Amino acid sequence: MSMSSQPDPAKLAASRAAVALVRDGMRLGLGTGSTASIMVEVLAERVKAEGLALRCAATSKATAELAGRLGLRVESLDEIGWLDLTIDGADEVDPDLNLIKGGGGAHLREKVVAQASDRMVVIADPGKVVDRLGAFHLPVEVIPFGLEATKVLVGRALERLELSGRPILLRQRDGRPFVTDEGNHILDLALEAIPDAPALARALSAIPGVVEHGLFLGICDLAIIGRPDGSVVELTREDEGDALADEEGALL
Ligand SMILES: O=C[C@H](O)[C@H](O)[C@H](O)COP(=O)(O)O
Repeated sequence: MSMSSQPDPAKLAASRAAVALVRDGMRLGLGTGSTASIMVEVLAERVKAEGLALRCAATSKATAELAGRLGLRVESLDEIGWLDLTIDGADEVDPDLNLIKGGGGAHLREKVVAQASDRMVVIADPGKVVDRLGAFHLPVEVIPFGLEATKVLVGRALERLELSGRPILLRQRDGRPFVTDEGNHILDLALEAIPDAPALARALSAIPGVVEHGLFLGICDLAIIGRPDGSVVELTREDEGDALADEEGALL
């Protein structure tokens, strides 16, 4: 494999298994992050080796740049219209394949792309698999206008859900507020655990300054968890509970 640095073997295993799902002629959504970047490299190699004709929509400027540089045909989501398959990473995956995403600040475009796909496949290493979402800070993309008021409203929403006092952190990069591809900021919610993810998702979506939160509920169809030895475990929503029980010792 001609990657610049040695890729994480678990992420590479998950990437290879996901890229094996790609068929000639597919319209693909490409995720963002370190795992998705490995997947893009694996995909580009397969496209080159097999001469596949694919149309790809990227979930971030960074992924568009990488995919284009590797020779993949990248178009806007509007040009392609609808996607057959999106492959993306995640920050947390729970037993119902609900996710936290947005550690890289790309969850808004990622959610738009995933929802515009017939199928969303998540690729991850075993460290991303959790019993319950929330240890990873939940990213919430907010518009710059009225940021302080939005923070107050987010705090009130957390209070109503008995999550009061949890830190609400404005994400920083190089000493300034982080700016997303859509020109917004990110609030990271240090929740520790999320007792009722659908209620939290509804409450956050009801705040006008919130553009999108990083909870992906009922969106992911398949999670491919790579292991450091190069093997993978595939988890689907229907059988995920059993698969986790069977594999628990080896997976976590
Ligand atoms: O905003 C970033 C995305 O949601 C990523 O897919 C997620 O943070 C996982 O990234 P990584 O594969 O680097 O852990």
